[in-house]
Amino acid sequence: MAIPQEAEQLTEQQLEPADEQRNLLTVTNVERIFQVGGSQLHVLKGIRLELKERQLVMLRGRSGSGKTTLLNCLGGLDTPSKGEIWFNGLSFHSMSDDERTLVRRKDMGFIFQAFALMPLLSAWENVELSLRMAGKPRSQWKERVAHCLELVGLEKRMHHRPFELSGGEQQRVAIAKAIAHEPMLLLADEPTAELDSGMSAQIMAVFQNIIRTEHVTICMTTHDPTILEVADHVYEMVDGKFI
Ligand SMILES: Nc1ncnc2c1ncn2[C@@H]1O[C@H](COP(=O)(O)OP(=O)(O)OP(=O)(O)O)[C@@H](O)[C@H]1O
Repeated sequence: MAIPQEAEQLTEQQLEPADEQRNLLTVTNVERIFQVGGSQLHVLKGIRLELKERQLVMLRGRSGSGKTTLLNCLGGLDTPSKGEIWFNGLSFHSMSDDERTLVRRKDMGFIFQAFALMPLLSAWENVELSLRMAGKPRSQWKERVAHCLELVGLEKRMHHRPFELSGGEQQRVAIAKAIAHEPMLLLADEPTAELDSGMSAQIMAVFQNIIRTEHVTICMTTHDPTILEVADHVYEMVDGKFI
């Protein structure tokens, strides 16, 4: 697997300091209230967050603190009850469902805990399916699929099906699938939850690699304290707020 050299990272950071990176996503005063039976459950309580281009940002917090609810709002899978979400200069919070779906399909990629791969398709076919769904021209598929599988270090396992791959390898296929259509933002819900520490470290190295080479921004939730050090920023969530 291609793991970025520290020296190369340094050069890149020196050329483009973090404070010159554009804001890709800005969240202000977001609240999410669910109606449960006759009462209201206040899950997000005034969230403010910024994601700059090419950052790796982590949301950390106990189970039930609201991380997945926030990630769903960032990705337009859910809508805030109050507050604003600006994505790439667009007021994501005030779009119609159809408009949000279009933005999501084109500019966002998702990775979930359970790898969400099609079990009967090979790694290659799983990634190709993502390009087909995104409406990318067929003429681009071959090159892009090979490129994405190489990026995640799976060039030797392209024709294996999920059950023939380890958990870490399956998660790398899921990453290749999520970035195939060249999204600006990758949202990942506990992407290392099912993996041991060695495999988790490999996934974080893949994330750093794709930020550098594909210029994607990654926002992920985690419980795992051992991977926090690779984040550009960590938001700590307690009971629906950042502390
Ligand atoms: N659609 C919903 N309707 C009602 N309550 C919900 C809904 N979605 C989430 N909740 C509640 O919101 C709270 C926060 O859930 P959420 O899944 O965001 O937490 P989390 O921090 O991601 O937890 P975990 O780490 O266990 O995934 C929980 O109490 C949950 O039951």
